[in-house]
Amino acid sequence: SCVRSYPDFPQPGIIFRDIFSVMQQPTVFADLMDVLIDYVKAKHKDIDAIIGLDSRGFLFGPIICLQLGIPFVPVRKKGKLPGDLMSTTYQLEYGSDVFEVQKDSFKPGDKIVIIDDLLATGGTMSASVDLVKKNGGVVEECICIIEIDDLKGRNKLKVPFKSFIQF
Ligand SMILES: O=P(O)(O)OC[C@H]1O[C@H](OP(=O)(O)OP(=O)(O)O)[C@H](O)[C@@H]1O
Ligand SMILES: Nc1ncnc2[nH]cnc12
Repeated sequence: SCVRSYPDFPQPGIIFRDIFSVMQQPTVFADLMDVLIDYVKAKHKDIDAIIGLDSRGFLFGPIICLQLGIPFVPVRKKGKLPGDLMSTTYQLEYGSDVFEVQKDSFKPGDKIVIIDDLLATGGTMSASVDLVKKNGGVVEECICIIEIDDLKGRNKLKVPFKSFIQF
């Protein structure tokens, strides 16, 4: 009930679930972060890094990383990251884009949790899993706060997936 919904945004037929509305309710935001941190601490005692997806995965990943004392690694949309990169193209509920990660941001064999605010078609998350694997990482789990159930995005993922709110 704390997630505000916007019908027909950014195009007709999409109900946009706005995670920023949660962050504007400080006690709800604090409760959400406690839930996320407790979950990752309990389930992933020896992960090497958390990867956050551009852009709303950047809101939550770093806070969890600080609590666990592990690195935060960004996966970014094309043209934003410097250095040697791996890249992949992905489909969205409303378009397509290219994601990139810095090759030296984690080591081959590193255990990774990927976080984003929301899973819709699963295109973004499954492309990120492929990108991490292509760069030698081992994806332990993908985590989203919100899951749009009827799009069945989780079926695209070949790794464990956890969501906390379903629409
Ligand atoms: O499961 P999918 O159908 O791939 O959609 C989910 C993705 O869409 C949204 O990001 P968006 O691409 O709108 O980018 P933003 O976070 O930069 O706004 C959301 O934050 C997820 O990353
Ligand atoms: N329905 C939705 N609400 C918010 N972000 C999204 N990204 C893809 N689909 C979305």
